[in-house]
Amino acid sequence: MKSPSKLLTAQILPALILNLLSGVLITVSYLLQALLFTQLIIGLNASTSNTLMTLIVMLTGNALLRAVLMGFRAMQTEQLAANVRTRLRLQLFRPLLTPGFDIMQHHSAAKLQATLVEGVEVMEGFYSRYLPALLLALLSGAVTVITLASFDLLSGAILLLFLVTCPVMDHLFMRQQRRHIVGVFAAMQHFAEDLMDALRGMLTLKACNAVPRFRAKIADHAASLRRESMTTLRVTMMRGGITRFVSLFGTSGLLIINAWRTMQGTVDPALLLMTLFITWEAFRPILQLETVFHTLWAAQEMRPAMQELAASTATLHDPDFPHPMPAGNTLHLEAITYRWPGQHQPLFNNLTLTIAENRHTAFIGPSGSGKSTLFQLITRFIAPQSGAIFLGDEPISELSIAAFRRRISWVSQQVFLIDGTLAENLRLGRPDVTEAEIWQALQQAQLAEWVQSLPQRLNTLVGENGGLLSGGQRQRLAIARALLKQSPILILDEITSNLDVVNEAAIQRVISSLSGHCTLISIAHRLNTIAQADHIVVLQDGDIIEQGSPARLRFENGYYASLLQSQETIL
Ligand SMILES: Nc1ncnc2c1ncn2[C@@H]1O[C@H](COP(=O)(O)OP(=O)(O)OP(=O)(O)O)[C@@H](O)[C@H]1O
Repeated sequence: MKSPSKLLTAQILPALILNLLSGVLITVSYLLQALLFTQLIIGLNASTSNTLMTLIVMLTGNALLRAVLMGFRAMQTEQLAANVRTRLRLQLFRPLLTPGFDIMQHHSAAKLQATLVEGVEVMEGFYSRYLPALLLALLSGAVTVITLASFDLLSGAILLLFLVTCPVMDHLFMRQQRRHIVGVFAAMQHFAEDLMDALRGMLTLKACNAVPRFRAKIADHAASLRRESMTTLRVTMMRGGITRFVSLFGTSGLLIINAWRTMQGTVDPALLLMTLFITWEAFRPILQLETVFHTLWAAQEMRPAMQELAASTATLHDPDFPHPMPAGNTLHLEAITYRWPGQHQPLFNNLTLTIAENRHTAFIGPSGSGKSTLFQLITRFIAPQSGAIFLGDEPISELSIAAFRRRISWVSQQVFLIDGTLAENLRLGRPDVTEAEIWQALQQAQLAEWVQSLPQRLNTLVGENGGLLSGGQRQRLAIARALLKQSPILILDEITSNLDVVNEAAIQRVISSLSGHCTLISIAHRLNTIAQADHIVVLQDGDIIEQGSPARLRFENGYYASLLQSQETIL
């Protein structure tokens, strides 16, 4: 398989060649201008006015043509940049968007954001500005040296010597300085990560009185970023200075040599003029390259994170030939073994369990007993190391991941809401739902009366992640959204644990109304929400230690009975 950067280079190669070609034509136009100027100045006294006029017309035409070429190249560079951006984003987002890919297992949110936003910007600069500028500097330099050498071999050789001195001096300087400038990107990342953490957790930081400590930490990172940036700026400016010095020294050195040779009468005065006009042209692309050199450093720093992300693959894959979706909605786990990466012992060892269709199955158990892991297995975010999970009579590993997930709706304790209106949030799972269906779902979720009372009704904005709603409203909105998806299996993951008694009672009514209409699977720490469940499964350290109807378990003297008793005592 080709590496992402090779793939990208191959994809943009035609545009890159066109960009380079227009750059070389601009150089050729400058060289032609130098020749025409030389002819014009030499011929000022000797040539006829017709010849002079022809030269002036040619000079003007050449300048106009160059202006068109420059305009075209500027436009084409922008197109190349847009092309690079689009292709890079496609490469980076493709693994993220596959159903079997769990990105958060691999990347922190801040690093991911830096890679996707700054990384793409940096690579765009590298491919659309630095790479063409580097190739152009090489090609233009060669064309200019060859042109001058065709008039005078010695002048061509001296120019080549100065041109080669530029990268050699640069390399020697950077060997000394490189270690001073590697810290800027790491400093930028630390600063961004801390800032993002602080913004996300501002309320918690305030509540814990931790703002001054966090502010000091961010200030430290900001100071280190400023130090690193200043060092990088100093090195960059010194680099620029060295390149400029070599180019000026080269231009004036060659001029002095050829002026001396002209005075000695060993070369034609026209060569002196040619040297004057052409030599600077050889250094022009090198000086242009200098202005975009920082993108090379940035790209070198960013490349590992981008390659890691682009090369990430889904942890779960669709089967090559997915089986048709089965009719039934019973879930059966057969001899499941699952061990989390990095853990020595499997959490589940030979776990067998049936979740009956159109029944309410509730999971309880102490913290860390494996309830959430079990849900991740059922929803195919992770896969067991051995054993199989069946939907009806089909192993879910033989079904298309997307088709299987359409069968399931999931409401979790941490509801995710987009920063839009109530209607936009409700339509997330099925954009084509009618308004009548929305109101019906709101009715079922015990939310219709509240939405009716709002001035903007369904067009009410919910704020960033539902910040303008109460916890109970957010939770019921998520239930209404799940109901609109009309999936036959509904998973409720500790949805009442943060709610007050009134909201919990409202959600209990919602759950009761769903009973018998879908396969309902819930996790709960408080027993009120699952009192009406058809079947209760008690997990402990990954094992099922009890299961049965609530009526039976309450007399079994086990975990459920003791939990029931302790919660009744508290009430
Ligand atoms: N992503 C993960 N990587 C490694 N280990 C994990 C991961 N998620 C959970 N575990 C481990 O698996 C075990 C079961 O965790 P799980 O979250 O499934 O329990 P739980 O019963 O849902 O707990 P709680 O009621 O506190 O939410 C724990 O020991 C936990 O440390």
